[in-house]
Amino acid sequence: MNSSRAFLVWAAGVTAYLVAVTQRTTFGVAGLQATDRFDASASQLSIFTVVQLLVYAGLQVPVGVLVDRWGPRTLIVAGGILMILGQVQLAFAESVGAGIVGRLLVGAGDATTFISVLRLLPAWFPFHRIPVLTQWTGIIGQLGQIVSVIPFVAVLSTFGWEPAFLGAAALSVLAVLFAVIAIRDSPEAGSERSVQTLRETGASLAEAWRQPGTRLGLWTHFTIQFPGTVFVLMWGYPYLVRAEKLGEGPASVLMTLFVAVGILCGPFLGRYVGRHPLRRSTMVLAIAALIAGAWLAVLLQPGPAPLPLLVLLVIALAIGGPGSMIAFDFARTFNAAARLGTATGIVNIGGFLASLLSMFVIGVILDLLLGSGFSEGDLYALGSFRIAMAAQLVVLAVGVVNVVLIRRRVRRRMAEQGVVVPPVRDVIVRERARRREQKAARRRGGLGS
Ligand SMILES: N[C@@H](Cc1c[nH]cn1)C(=O)NCC(=O)O
Repeated sequence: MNSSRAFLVWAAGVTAYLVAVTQRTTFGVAGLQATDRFDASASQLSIFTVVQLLVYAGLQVPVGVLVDRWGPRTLIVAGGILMILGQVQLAFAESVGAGIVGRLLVGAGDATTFISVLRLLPAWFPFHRIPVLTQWTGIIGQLGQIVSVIPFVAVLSTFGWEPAFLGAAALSVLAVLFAVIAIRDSPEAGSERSVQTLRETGASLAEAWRQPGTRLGLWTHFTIQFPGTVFVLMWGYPYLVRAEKLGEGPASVLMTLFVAVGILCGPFLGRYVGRHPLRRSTMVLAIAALIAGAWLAVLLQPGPAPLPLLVLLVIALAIGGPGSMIAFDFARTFNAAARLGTATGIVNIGGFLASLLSMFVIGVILDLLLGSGFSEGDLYALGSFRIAMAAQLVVLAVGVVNVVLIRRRVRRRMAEQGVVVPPVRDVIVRERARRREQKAARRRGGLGS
């Protein structure tokens, strides 16, 4: 395998993903201008994001199946074209309906990109490199948010709506060209693509779903991806500014900290997964416990939470982003290459489903508390936000219970195949013995020289 060729393919894939994340997040930062342009209420504007995420989540399985049939290159290019059409549509849209059609196209294009890029990795890289490269794919992709927040916002506020969204569409044109030129599905073209009838496709989908490792991935993604997504995409900023009274500057610093922690933790988690493949779900449960603990510590404060606790909360939520990439490692290692796209699509539904559910439930609780008079006329009162945010703990608990149950089934199946997961205590004893042995060998080497 030619490694510079492999890195070029990956670079084109990651560029496509970074640009997809930019397209995904452009509307979120254009809220004020969108209110003027479409003369829309806050709830009408939230429909734009909900429709986009629903289309994204709803297309994961069909897109996963198509990635296995047609290969990642075709899907990345098709997704890029859909996003170009969507952003051009939004650039010229003057009604809520026309704008929503634009976001729908963007959601559909975005849906094809991430799973296609992950599908490229096992085709081009040796097994031991994939966990870390999976993490880097996630990390670099998230930088697309920064493109939305800085250059896109600058163009939007200087030149206006149409140039900003047309400029965003132009980025996808470049990403599509790069993909067409650089991406090949595998070094031996077509080797892992499955040419299936519809019946075989259904069978392959059922097979991916029946594999408990796929469902372990789905529940992993469900459990630890959503708390960070809900915080960053919707409720975090109003919670920090309006309920915790943090001020816009410090709230923005915490949002930046969120991105930085995700970047710093990704490679560490990638190495951990590579070294301890039998302990991936233990890390998932540890991250879920950290998120639950941080939220409990913040929500149980009698008044506004002290800044260090909010920093701890943001760090815990941020670790959930790279942590959720472990889910795709489950999909990859428990499924044959020919149905990897399908399995990845199933897994990727988890986090987005939990995010949509939680975003909606938090909004409904805030509205109900306002309507009941509990919030005393302030939709974002601290007491109300506390109750609404606590609903996430229920979603988290549902996820954790499912991870624990499916993990049991996975381990039983592995034991039938002769792979027994040793107790953590035994692993620690063995690891200590290995370190002692290494130290002694170094000392012997030192004395000999
Ligand atoms: N877990 C995220 C990606 C991520 C990596 N680091 C922080 N977030 C994920 O599921 N991504 C899917 C997508 O389409 O973006």
